[in-house]
Amino acid sequence: MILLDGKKTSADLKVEIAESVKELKAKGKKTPHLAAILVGTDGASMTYVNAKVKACELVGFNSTLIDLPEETSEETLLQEIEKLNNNNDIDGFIVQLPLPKHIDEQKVLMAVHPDKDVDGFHPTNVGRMTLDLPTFLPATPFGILELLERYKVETSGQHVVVIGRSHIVGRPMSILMSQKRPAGDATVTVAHSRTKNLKELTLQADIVVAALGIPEFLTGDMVKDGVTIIDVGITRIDDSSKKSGYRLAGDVHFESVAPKSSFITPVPGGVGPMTIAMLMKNTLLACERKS
Ligand SMILES: Nc1nc(=O)c2c([nH]1)NC[C@@H]1CN(c3ccc(C(=O)N[C@@H](CCC(=O)O)C(=O)O)cc3)C=[N+]21
Repeated sequence: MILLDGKKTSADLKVEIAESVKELKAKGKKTPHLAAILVGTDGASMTYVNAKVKACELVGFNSTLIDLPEETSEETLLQEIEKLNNNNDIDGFIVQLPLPKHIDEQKVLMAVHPDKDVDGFHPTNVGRMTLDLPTFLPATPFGILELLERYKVETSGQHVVVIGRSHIVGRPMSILMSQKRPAGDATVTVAHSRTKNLKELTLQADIVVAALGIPEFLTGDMVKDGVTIIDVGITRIDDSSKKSGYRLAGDVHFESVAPKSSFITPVPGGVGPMTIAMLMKNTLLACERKS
């Protein structure tokens, strides 16, 4: 069993990105600048956004955090987005999800200028991804491709079962891995909450991407020996024995699945840190594309 170490790989990536930033600066080019809009004070969202700001500092980017109260109107949020669209110093920005219920998420994502959409969530960029044109790949699927590639996990001709069809992970992952590309060329099955006989499918999988958001859902009896496991889930579970008051659980029951795996991502320290590193990579790209 080999751990797909997202913590180490993301650290390597950030060193590479920091090198590129130094080169840009040496050439007299501008410093990459990422902005993030956070609406409300959800604990997990604040953790992730703070991690993004910290990553910016580490690689030498400028960063701006726009903190809006929970009760912010859709109109005000759209105005903030327009300001970032028009601010020449900002190379890319993200609107942290989920948004409060009174805000139309699709409307917000469509307001972000595609050239600054480093999350890759705008319909234009989703279309470009689907057509295999240059774009910003969504950070979590991008990070998974990068991990598979760096660990030389064979994907060509392999059967990948993606569990989950979300717009930010399951759906793009299924599209990307079926494409002719590094970490692609796979045969992909997308499973979801309506899938019948899921275990029958996962038992046939060479690679399982668990992205359904149910803690410890995938158990050892559901996979074959030698499987590769990508665990995208990350749920906070109350645990009074921890200083933070919670522990993190993935969508995979690690204890029973790991012994049957050839490669597996841990939670924490797997897909999560890769997501942040790829957001940095997209921001660097956005900055380079401009100049
Ligand atoms: N517009 C937008 N873009 C996103 O990319 C986005 C988002 N909204 N909303 C939420 C999800 C989730 N996400 C994570 C990022 C880092 C970790 C991460 O670094 N996790 C650490 C643990 C962090 C902890 O202690 O909770 C780990 O897995 O090791 C996890 C999850 C980005 N997302």
